[in-house]
Amino acid sequence: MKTISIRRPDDWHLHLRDGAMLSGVIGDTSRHFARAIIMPNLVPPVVTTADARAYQQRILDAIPAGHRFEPLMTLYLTDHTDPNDVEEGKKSGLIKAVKLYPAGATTNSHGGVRDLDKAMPVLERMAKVGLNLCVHGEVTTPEVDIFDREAVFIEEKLDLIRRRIPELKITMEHVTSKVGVDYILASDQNLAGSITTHHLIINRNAILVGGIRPHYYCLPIAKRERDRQALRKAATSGDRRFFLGTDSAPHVDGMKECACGCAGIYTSINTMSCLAHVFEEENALDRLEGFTSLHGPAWYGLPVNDEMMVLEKRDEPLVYPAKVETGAGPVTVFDPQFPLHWAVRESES
Ligand SMILES: NC(=O)N[C@@H](CC(=O)O)C(=O)O
Ligand SMILES: [Zn+2]
Ligand SMILES: [Zn+2]
Repeated sequence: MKTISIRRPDDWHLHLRDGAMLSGVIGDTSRHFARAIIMPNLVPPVVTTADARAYQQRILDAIPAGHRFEPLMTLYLTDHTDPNDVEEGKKSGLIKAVKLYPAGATTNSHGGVRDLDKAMPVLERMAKVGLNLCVHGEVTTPEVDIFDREAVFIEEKLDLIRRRIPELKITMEHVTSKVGVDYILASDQNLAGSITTHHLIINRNAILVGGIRPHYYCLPIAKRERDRQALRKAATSGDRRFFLGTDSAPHVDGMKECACGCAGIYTSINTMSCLAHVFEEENALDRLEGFTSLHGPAWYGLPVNDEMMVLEKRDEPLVYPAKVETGAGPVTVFDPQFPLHWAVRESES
């Protein structure tokens, strides 16, 4: 049987939610991933270091027995974020990044940043203390086409932040376009990009061809085939500026399968199998470890994991549930639309 052995992976962009949903989904991440950058877009959001400390405890309490998992906490940037609180959060070791959601850009982002000028003092302090900024890179202007929102954000906002504070380290999260990939490739320093599992697999046809398919709807929205190809190339290139952020974002089925469905795709449970499939297709299995386990820690200044993960290619396709039953309700699992033959070998411990 074909096998590969990699350092245990991390997920550099993850939504765990709270309460019954948190308890229902966390095991799917902690089974495979050692650490994850935890998104702060709860209701209400994780705004202060005290909020993050309380949320971290709720996550730790929800980890299934026998799993080893470290949540890496973030703060949700608002127009009123206090630079001193951010600095204290960083110095205490708790806060690993601050997240910028343009107000209204995505799920639970109405409290996000309206005026970049107001955020500047916080961003300057972050650069000073060496704290990374994670951005949801889409503008929200109604005139801008939803498929162009990432490109316009880069041109009008991201470039401006980078010119005003070149020392600030910025993660362009869930890059979805060739424009985004090229922008990262053209930058000489302090910019990296996370890439999701699903954007390596679907283009926008998955959402719209043959009927509207809400379980492929996420933000930033999947784009053209040429964008997917650019993302595949970047992810499998071995370039250290690109790493995995699954953006696994659970919503109960009732919130997706309705007249105004939520954005988000749930991939925690089958991400490693999907990625091994993609990397094998691209003749880049030897670069999977860099993407999932090495580039992210280097970017965030953290050690790589000591433990290893073995992936094995089985004759029989992997069996995984189509839905995860959580205390909050059922959550549909990402369907890559092809059988998965790569499986994570259960560790003996
Ligand atoms: N990616 C998504 O489509 N949804 C995320 C928010 C986000 O990451 O933009 C969510 O919280 O549901
Ligand atoms: Zn986002
Ligand atoms: Zn997200």
